[in-house]
Amino acid sequence: MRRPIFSAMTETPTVHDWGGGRPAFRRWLDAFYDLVEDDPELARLFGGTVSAEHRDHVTTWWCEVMGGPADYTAHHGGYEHMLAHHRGLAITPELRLRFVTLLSKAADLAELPADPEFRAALMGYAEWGTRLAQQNSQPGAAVVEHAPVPCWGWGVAPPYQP
Ligand code: HEM
Repeated sequence: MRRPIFSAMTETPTVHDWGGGRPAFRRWLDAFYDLVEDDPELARLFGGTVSAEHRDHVTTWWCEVMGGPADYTAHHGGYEHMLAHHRGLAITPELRLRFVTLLSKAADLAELPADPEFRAALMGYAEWGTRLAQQNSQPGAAVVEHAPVPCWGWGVAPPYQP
């Protein structure tokens, strides 16, 4: 039988808070980009290595999406800036799959919470976001030019409570 992590949960936490907040997301994305650097084809897209600045910006993005502070919108140019970084990259289906698989692998390496609800929420966005990134990265793609930074939640499976 699954046991509750909190016996009396008054309010559903954000995915960001449940995951451990910014330090946990940074630890995860550091583990992820280390794996990317070991994959020559993926690493090539980033110029061989993934800078600390890039890791920091992407952490800010993920934290905002998962219900943390809206700092990517406030300080990093929001959706439009993220979109601009992916345009023209021509991400192949194979590279997308490797990217999303490494995100899942890195979540284990970084010891993010392993409960199915958290991992499903995290990887649900990873699957959605990588598919959009792949589409938007194709030369001549019809992209959505303006949008808010997405806000992801628990979907149909919030943290388990008996
Ligand atoms: C959930 C999916 C994804 C998210 C949330 C995401 C997020 C981001 C963000 C926020 C940036 C801009 C960082 C900044 O502000 O400096 C960025 C850049 C970049 N992303 Fe993604 N990304 C995703 C999928 C992908 C995929 C599938 C690939 C390739 C396989 C990719 C390759 C890149 C590259 C190469 C850059 C940097 C491009 C440059 O330096 O101009 N991303 N990503």
